[in-house]
Amino acid sequence: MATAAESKQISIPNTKKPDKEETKTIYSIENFNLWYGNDQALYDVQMEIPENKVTAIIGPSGCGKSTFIKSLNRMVELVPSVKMSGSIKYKEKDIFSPKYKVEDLRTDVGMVFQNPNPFPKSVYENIVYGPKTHGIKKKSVLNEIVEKSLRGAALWDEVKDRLNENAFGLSGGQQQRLCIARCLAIEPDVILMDEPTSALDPISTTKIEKLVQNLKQDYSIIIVTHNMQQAARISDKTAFFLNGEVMEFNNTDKLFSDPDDKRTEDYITGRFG
Ligand SMILES: Nc1ncnc2c1ncn2[C@@H]1O[C@H](COP(=O)(O)OP(=O)(O)OP(=O)(O)O)[C@@H](O)[C@H]1O
Repeated sequence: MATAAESKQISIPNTKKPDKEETKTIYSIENFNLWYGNDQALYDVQMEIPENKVTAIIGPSGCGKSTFIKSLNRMVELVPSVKMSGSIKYKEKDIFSPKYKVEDLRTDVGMVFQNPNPFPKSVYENIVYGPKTHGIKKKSVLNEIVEKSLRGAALWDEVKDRLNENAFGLSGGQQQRLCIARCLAIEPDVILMDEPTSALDPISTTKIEKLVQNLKQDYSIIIVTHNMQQAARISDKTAFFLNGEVMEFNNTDKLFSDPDDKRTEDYITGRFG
């Protein structure tokens, strides 16, 4: 019988290096449940998310992917009816503890959204906005941050002569990399990405995918994607969500070639979703 990957022809690149040392955990999630009003959206989520790796979250529409990722930086609480139970620890700190201020959590954990959302300001001002709110005023330091962040987001060469132009003049793919640069400027440890390429053309998508793979040397990346090929190409670990539950959380190679759960196999081979 053909394996799941063969029947769907999901190609699994064989370029991932074996782990040299034991991987550390960046997020430890235990029995996490979430409700919008009376409707439960997440059920008993248990996951240990590794540091300096790319973790992909896949699953059909409405299965709780965005809700989960937005729980990790407590953005989900912007919805007033949200209730939660269970535990989420970031580097062993309880993210819901009053001792861990939500602003500090969001400095440690940056986020990039589905649609590029630069501020209606210059490229330069987009990058320095976060550092300035953290009290950095010296022009030479801000200049350094701008160059470093734009280089980190593989955008410097394209915009170094356009730093004072409005960010809305950039292409969609450039705007998304600007949003990644804006996120890097506050020096997070984790970058959450909620379908960052779904509004982009294939060339821009490839650039962001390459960027994600480079960024994992310095950051832990958690990415929601509808695109299973993308998850297979760029992630080390993949979580398959279904109806608010984690059906399978596994090494990406394993999940796409020899899944442990029949429902994962059905999903990745296109039998539903
Ligand atoms: N603000 C909200 N208020 C009430 N219910 C919500 C809200 N946001 C999401 N939900 C519900 O929570 C469930 C999970 O939604 P969520 O957006 O997390 O899924 P998803 O897997 O990210 O979906 P998609 O792939 O379509 O973006 C759905 O039933 C959705 O209707």
